[in-house]
Order: sequence, then structure tokens, then C-alpha cells
Amino acid sequence: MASYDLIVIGSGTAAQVAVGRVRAAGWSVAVIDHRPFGGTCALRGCDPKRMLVSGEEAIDAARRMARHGVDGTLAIDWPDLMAFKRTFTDPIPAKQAHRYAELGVDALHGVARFAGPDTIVVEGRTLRARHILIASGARPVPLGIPGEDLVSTSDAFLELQALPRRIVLIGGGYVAAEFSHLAARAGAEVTILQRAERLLPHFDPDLVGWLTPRFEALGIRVETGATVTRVERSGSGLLVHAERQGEPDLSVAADLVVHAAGRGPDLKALDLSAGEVAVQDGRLQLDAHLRSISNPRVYAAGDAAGVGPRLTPVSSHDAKVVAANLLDGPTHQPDYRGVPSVAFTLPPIAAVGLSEEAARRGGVALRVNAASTPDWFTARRLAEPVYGHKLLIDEDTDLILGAHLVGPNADEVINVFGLAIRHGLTAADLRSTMFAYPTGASDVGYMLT
Ligand SMILES: Cc1cc2nc3c(=O)[nH]c(=O)nc-3n(C[C@H](O)[C@H](O)[C@H](O)COP(=O)(O)OP(=O)(O)OC[C@H]3O[C@@H](n4cnc5c(N)ncnc54)[C@H](O)[C@@H]3O)c2cc1C
Ligand SMILES: NC(=O)c1ccc[n+]([C@@H]2O[C@H](COP(=O)([O-])OP(=O)(O)OC[C@H]3O[C@@H](n4cnc5c(N)ncnc54)[C@H](O)[C@@H]3O)[C@@H](O)[C@H]2O)c1
Repeated sequence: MASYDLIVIGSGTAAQVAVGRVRAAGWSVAVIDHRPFGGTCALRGCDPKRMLVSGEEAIDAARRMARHGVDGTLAIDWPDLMAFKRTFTDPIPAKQAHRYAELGVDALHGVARFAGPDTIVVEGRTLRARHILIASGARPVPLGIPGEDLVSTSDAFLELQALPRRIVLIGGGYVAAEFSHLAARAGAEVTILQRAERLLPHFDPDLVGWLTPRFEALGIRVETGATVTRVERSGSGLLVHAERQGEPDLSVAADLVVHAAGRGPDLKALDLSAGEVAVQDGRLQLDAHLRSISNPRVYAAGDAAGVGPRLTPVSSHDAKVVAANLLDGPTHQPDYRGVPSVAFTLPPIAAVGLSEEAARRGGVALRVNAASTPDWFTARRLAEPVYGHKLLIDEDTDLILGAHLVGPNADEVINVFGLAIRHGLTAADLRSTMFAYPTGASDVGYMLT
């Protein structure tokens, strides 16, 4: 029976980072994935999505600059844009396999499951390891509604060869916001059915309010407070039923219905009980070192661990913590201060640190610098009507507690505030920093005065 120091289940960001570090220390490692090597971010998430957003950005820029010296008549050719995306995604699995071969890591394809506390079975092969890292990512949460099998996934959306005319997104978080902007700019009629009372609950409500007119301008129908209850076939298409207080049957016709209702740890195939790995309510039971509380050989990282926000930089951070714990003993803990996050609508919306609500709950003396600023140069030069910020500063210490941005460059400038939060920089530190002018970051000083 093959035996390793470490078996890693999954080949996404968390797996790649952990494998690299542990292998560099001379450990024998096997990595297993039942899908092509590379994981969600590179193959089915962040990167392919942003390749497609690039097409959208070109359209958006042309439309904003129409009547300002640019002929604004551009259109997306969906199959061509998909082909552009594939120039990035197609080579990844082979590159990853090549990297593993170069590192001397055994890379195996198949569904991995526990067959004992230190034993994994994959494709009929039994492997044993001193340690096992569960880096199996996340999957869409079950909707538990009739017609669920008619609902497509974000994976399928990012592979669509043709864009259907009518698209319904179930949910109103990251996936719904990003896909709705993309599909609407590519010419689809899009409806968002969001159970929560507002769009993008992970972001500041005032800034989401400033962004909302862009959804309206794109013709995206947004129904909040609407829980999807059923999907059925109707003629050649689909009919999505939702209910809202006082409106028992809100129905929307569609050619494609996409799950955008959240993701949870992908633990289904792992047979965790055979591995003596404790799980409760679908979540791994981990200690502060990302180690299973019931099987000390087993660690978890990233979306599968589900401890920090389900984002790529968190998967990478978790994996560094796990690798350090494997190599030094379980002494390291994750630190999720200052994890920036962006929803790639156009313009983007971003957040890092505390929300205003959480900061007020914390009881600190709070200074809030908030403004909608489409009259600032950054927005004016781009003819962009949405631009604003909300900064939360501790009045006593001058530390940045939270930053919320919407508008051009929000996706980049949020990192300046992430740096400040993670490294304890004050508002005065940022004000005294020189930023190249005129750039998105050169507005940081104005936001802080
Ligand atoms: C559409 C979309 C867009 C996103 N955009 C962003 C973004 O812009 N920025 C951002 O920070 N985050 C984004 N995310 C989230 C980000 O992609 C994830 O947080 C990150 O990729 C998780 O990495 P991971 O290594 O934890 O898991 P994954 O990359 O998901 O890797 C897990 C792997 O495990 C494999 N696996 C699962 N079970 C088994 C098993 N039993 N046996 C063998 N293999 C198994 C899976 O096939 C998968 O390849 C996005 C997610 C989605 C879905
Ligand atoms: N840019 C990014 O960083 C990015 C982009 C996409 C995905 N992601 C990651 O992937 C995860 C999944 O994204 P997501 O958009 O699916 O989840 P999400 O958690 O952002 O949003 C899900 C939304 O679906 C709603 N919902 C749930 N059940 C519903 C129902 N039956 N009917 C109507 N609405 C319902 C909820 O109210 C919630 O607001 C995110 O949490 C994030 O971690 C990140």
C-alpha cells in the first residue's frame, strides 16, 4: 500500500499552497482531485469570471464615453468571449500536472474518501498517510425545492456556449450581482430573485444603494424578499416560482435558471465517519489550528474548512497556517483581520474590515467618513455616475476599522485599506502617504479628510 507524509484532497488554491510548502520541506505528498487539476478559482470561479468581465468592461467604457468623443456602439460576441476565457483556463490542468510531476508529488484523479483514520481510497487504490488535508472546497447549497434538478450552476454558466435570452438568478449575493451585470451587458434579460431584503448583504447597505441604479440602468429586474419555492418546465422554457410576503406566487419565465444562493463545504463524498472526522451541521469540527477535533492527523483549509470568508486569499492563508502546523506542530492559527473582498459588478463594490453595524456594536468611539462622490475627478474622467466611500475610524486610536468603496478602482484601492487594517496603520499614516496622482489611490487622502 502506498504511504505518504501528507495526502491532500482537492487541487485548488488551498491544496496548491500547502503542497508546495510541505513538499519543499522534503515530505512525500499525494494530491487527489476528481475534476481537472486547478480548483475553483482558476477553472470555475474568480479567474474565468474576470476574463469574461474584461469583455463587459470594454462595453461599459464605450457606453460611458458615448457622446464624450467615443462611438459607443460595441457589442459582446459571447462565443468569442468564451474562447478568450478558455485561452486562460484550458492550459491550467496540464500545467498543474506538470508542476506536481516536477515537484515529485503523486497527482491522482478520482473521488477520495476515508476508509480509516489514516487511510484514503481513490479509484480502488488504498493510500495511507501520516496526515490528511481536506481542501475539497465548496459546492452550491441544496435548495430543497421541487425542480431543483432544472437549476444550473455557476460552473455551467461560466461554460455557456451561447447566452440564453432570459436568465433568472436564484439569490442576490456575489454570484448573482456579478453574473447579472455580465449577462445583461451581453444582451440577456436578467432577473434576480433574492430572499434577503437587499442585494449584496456582504456589502455596506448605503453603498449598495448607490450601486443599485446601475442594475436598473442595465434593465436587471431585482426582486428582494423573494424566496424561490419551485422551478418547473413551461413550454420550451422554465418557470421559476417565488413567494414574498403578501405575494404568494411571484413567477418569472426563463430559459436558464442559475443557482446563486450560496455555497457550503463540499464534504459529501468523503465518508468522514470512516475517518473519525467530526462534523456537525455540514461543517467540519476544527480546533483553532484548523485541525480536526476528533482525528489529530486531519487538517482542513479554505472553503472546506469554512472558518474564514470563502475567498481565494483565505484559502491560501489557511493553507499556509496548516503547512506551518504540519511542519512545526500545531501552534499556528489563522488571522482573518483585513480580508478584502470585491464583487465584480461594473463598477465594482468592495469591503474590508468591520461593517458599520459591527463597528457600532463594538462600542468604540467611531468616526464615519461617508460620501457619494460622483463629482470627484476619478469618476468625472470616466463619466461614471457611481462613486462613493464609507470609512470607519476609531476616534481614540485613529486606526482604520473598516473601509467600504464603490466605483472605479474600488477593486484595487480596497487593498490599501486592507494593508492598513492588517498592519495597524492609522488614518494619519494613510493621509501622510504619497500616492501617484491622478490614480484611484490618490483619493484615499481626500476620503480621510
Ligand atoms: C463563480 C465563483 C466566482 C468566485 N470569484 C471569486 C473572486 O473573484 N475572488 C475570490 O477571492 N473568491 C472567489 N470565489 C471563491 C473562490 O473561488 C474560493 O474561495 C476558492 O477557490 C476556494 O479554494 P479551495 O482551495 O478552498 O477549494 P477549491 O478550489 O474549490 O478546490 C477544491 C477541489 O476539491 C475537489 N474535491 C472535492 N471533493 C473531492 C473528493 N472527495 N475527492 C477528490 N477531489 C475532491 C474539487 O473537485 C475541487 O477541485 C468565487 C467562487 C465562485 C464559485
Ligand atoms: N467576487 C467574489 O469574491 C466572489 C464571487 C462569487 C462567489 N464568491 C464566493 O462564493 C460564495 C457563493 O456565492 P453566492 O453568490 O452563491 O452566495 P452569497 O452567500 O453571496 O449569496 C447568496 C444569497 O442567496 C440568497 N438565497 C438563499 N436561498 C435562496 C432562495 N431559495 N431564494 C432566493 N434567494 C436565496 C441569500 O439571501 C443570499 O443573500 C460566496 O459566499 C463567496 O464566498 C465570491
